[in-house]
Amino acid sequence: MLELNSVYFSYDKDFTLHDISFRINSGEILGIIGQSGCGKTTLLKLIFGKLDANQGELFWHNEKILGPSYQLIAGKEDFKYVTQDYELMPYTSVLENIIKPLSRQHLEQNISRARELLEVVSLEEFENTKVKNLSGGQQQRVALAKALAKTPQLLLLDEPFSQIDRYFKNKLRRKLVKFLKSENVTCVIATHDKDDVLPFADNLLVLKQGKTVALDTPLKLYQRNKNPYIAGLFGDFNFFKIKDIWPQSNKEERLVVYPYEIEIKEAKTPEIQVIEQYFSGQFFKSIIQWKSQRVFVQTPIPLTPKKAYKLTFKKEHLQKRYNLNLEKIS
Ligand SMILES: Nc1ncnc2c1ncn2[C@@H]1O[C@H](COP(=O)(O)OP(=O)(O)OP(=O)(O)O)[C@@H](O)[C@H]1O
Repeated sequence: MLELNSVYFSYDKDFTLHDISFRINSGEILGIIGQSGCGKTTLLKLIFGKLDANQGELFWHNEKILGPSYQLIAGKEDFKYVTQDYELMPYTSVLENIIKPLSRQHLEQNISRARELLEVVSLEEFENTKVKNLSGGQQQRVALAKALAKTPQLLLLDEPFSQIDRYFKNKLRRKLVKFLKSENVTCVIATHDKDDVLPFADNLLVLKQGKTVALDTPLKLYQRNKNPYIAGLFGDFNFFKIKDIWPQSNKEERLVVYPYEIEIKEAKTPEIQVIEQYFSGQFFKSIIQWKSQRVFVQTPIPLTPKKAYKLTFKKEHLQKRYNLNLEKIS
């Protein structure tokens, strides 16, 4: 189990991390998500023992994690930290890089382990290629495979899929998580990409300016969220007053409303005005003017200036999502 108790850290005078506490059980995946500069990498470095906490304590299976003031080599033997500079040997082959952390005995076993990992990161055909001849995304995948060669108990990943194209990204995420679960590896993933963690993390820690905004399951954070900062990490969203959605209510309280929770229907007289519209693959994304507000919506077909439209909310959906009691609203 990884446990942080009220950890504070500062590079200079101001705290970069304030009062961070959480626990992760063995084999669980924690996603750390937040805007650039919120302290994700700093938190990974503290967990790895590369930095000294100013206050608070960190434990791995009840043993204190010490920083550089107390030990020469960062981290514990069973920890692996994959940073954003992959730390590979450029002039040696992919296979040699992956087996480097393994003992020199049992060469055949090592090669078979490396091939198993090459399959996880979809680089089977590159085993004899020198690392310097790989693309940035391929090198990132080698770094992941190398970190897993000697199964770590705790794996720390910093933006692990940032260089990888969309085609491989989804496949890699799925294969990697399956592998981590099969080997019971505890994992902390720092990212600003919701798709790295929403489908896979057991819990998400949301950071803002070094402070914890939320710690919960991805489903609860997405569905029960009323915080616009969190919603912004998940994509475009709207922030309506309850009375805008249910005119019979006089509630000023605001709800996060995702574009898919709004419907645009044809009308006799126009109630909205299309300001901007983009094709985004599965649907068209638009910014519209509705009453005094700009609203993000998505539609399966483009909105045309010749037609009149109105906006309706998927009210039952919102009511259920927020556990709202309509009688109490009005
Ligand atoms: N070595 C350092 N010395 C001083 N300040 C630093 C140092 N490293 C990071 N910082 C500052 O600490 C804050 C947190 O940085 P950190 O790299 O942890 O954020 P992050 O959430 O990982 O950002 P990103 O998503 O852009 O990688 C930032 O304001 C950054 O400028």
